[in-house]
Amino acid sequence: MSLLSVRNLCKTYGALEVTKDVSFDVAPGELHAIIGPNGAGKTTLIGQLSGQIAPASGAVLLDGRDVTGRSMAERVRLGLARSFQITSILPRFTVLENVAVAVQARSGSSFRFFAPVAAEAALNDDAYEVLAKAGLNHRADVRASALSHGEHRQLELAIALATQPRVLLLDEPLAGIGGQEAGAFVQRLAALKGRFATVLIEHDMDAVFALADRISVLVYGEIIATGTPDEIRNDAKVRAAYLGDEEAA
Ligand SMILES: Nc1ncnc2c1ncn2[C@@H]1O[C@H](COP(=O)(O)OP(=O)(O)OP(=O)(O)O)[C@@H](O)[C@H]1O
Repeated sequence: MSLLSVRNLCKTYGALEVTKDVSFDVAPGELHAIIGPNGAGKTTLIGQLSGQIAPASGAVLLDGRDVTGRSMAERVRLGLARSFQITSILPRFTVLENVAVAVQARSGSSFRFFAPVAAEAALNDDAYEVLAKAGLNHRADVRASALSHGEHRQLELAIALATQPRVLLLDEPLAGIGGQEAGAFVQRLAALKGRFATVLIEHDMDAVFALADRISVLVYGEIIATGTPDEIRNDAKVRAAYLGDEEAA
């Protein structure tokens, strides 16, 4: 059974149909990429999955449960977390403190059963564990404002991981990261693959084809194909509408 089911999502802005009857499924542990030209509707689609944008019609099911009417915060609590473009990092706080805040938010009041010092130690242990997964544990005591752009992205990933997602929505994680930092980030995502399901929007096609189990291609708000990277690479419709141009470029 699929963990995330997207059913016939439609969204219009005036006369513009930004998502038209979009449906796809994501299995547990699957990394499902959504690709498409600029303005295809990818960001609007992920906004509908995260709860930031209400669809005109259609449904989002998480593990069979209809979450279409749920707020962003409720979806995060149910395990549907979005990273990037919305994360508010506290620049004067250290990297560890930023993650500890997210760990505490996830755990609700569970740490209040500890004495204050033990509670802080338990929080920090969890935060260190998350930072290690995001490859940022060596920067734990640095203020967030002192991080490089790539490290900032790693911290956003760590904050999303701290919510213990079952489905992680990644919106252009590589945007603005170059060269070596981008390569390291792709390796980090590859290492995390399988621990949760992921919906990835990304313009870097090398990263998408290296990471994705399946890819859906969105063109003018419609999914024109869904398949494995090989199927998508060899799909005549996809090449004509999109990939041919990208590769030629
Ligand atoms: N709030 C809005 N009001 C009106 N039109 C909007 C709004 N948000 C997005 N659009 C339009 O909807 C279309 C899809 O935008 P969206 O940002 O979802 O595409 P995208 O595939 O993410 O593009 P990109 O790859 O450039 O980020 C575009 O034509 C955009 O101008």
